[in-house]
Amino acid sequence: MLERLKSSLINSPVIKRGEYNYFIHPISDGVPSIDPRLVEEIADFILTITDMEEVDTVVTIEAMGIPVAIALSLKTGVPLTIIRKRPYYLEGEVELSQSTGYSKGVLYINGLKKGDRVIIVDDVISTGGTLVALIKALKNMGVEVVDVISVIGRGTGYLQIKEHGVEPKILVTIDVGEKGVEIKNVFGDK
Ligand SMILES: O=P(O)(O)OC[C@H]1O[C@H](OP(=O)(O)OP(=O)(O)O)[C@H](O)[C@@H]1O
Ligand SMILES: Nc1nc2[nH]cnc2c(=O)[nH]1
Repeated sequence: MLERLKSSLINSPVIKRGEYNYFIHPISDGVPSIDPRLVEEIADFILTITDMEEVDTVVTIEAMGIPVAIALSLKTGVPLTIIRKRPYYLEGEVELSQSTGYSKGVLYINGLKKGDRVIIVDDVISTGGTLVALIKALKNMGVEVVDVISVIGRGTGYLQIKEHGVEPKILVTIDVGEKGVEIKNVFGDK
């Protein structure tokens, strides 16, 4: 299960971003290049763990949630909304602050309204800062978050998300040290 994802993670280089050990992987960085069979493996797996008939929109965050979210949208016909890092000044645009282990910024939600049922798909949960801020903003808007799915999880940030009433589904959980990436858990194992 998820063999391409696991083997590609084990082979990920790790660099320093300040004090943060940052792994580099096709799904979370788009480099060196994205094998479509890897994206398909991930999308097919996600479709076995969530019910897309329940949702109106797939929500993802610029930039690296987009490849997997597009694959899910193509496979199901469910439209996609991308949370952007720049404003569009459209009516109803909602702004939120994002904070990760190595960056801070502002995100902008467009195209969602009260009563919408969504799944959130992202490439990585690390500190959980991004997803917690997004889930809070969506709840304030009256948008129902049916599922939160992250391809990769590292650290304990996912616990913060649980505190907001949503149990994130993380496909592969990893540890990242200076020397490399180690697989800790695969969704559904144990
Ligand atoms: O759990 P957190 O600590 O919040 O980190 C996770 C976030 O970090 C990455 O986004 P990033 O802002 O680096 O943008 P990118 O997708 O453009 O690489 C990733 O796509 C998540 O959205
Ligand atoms: N590529 C990549 N994306 C991240 N998002 C949060 N942490 C990381 C990381 O270590 N690597």
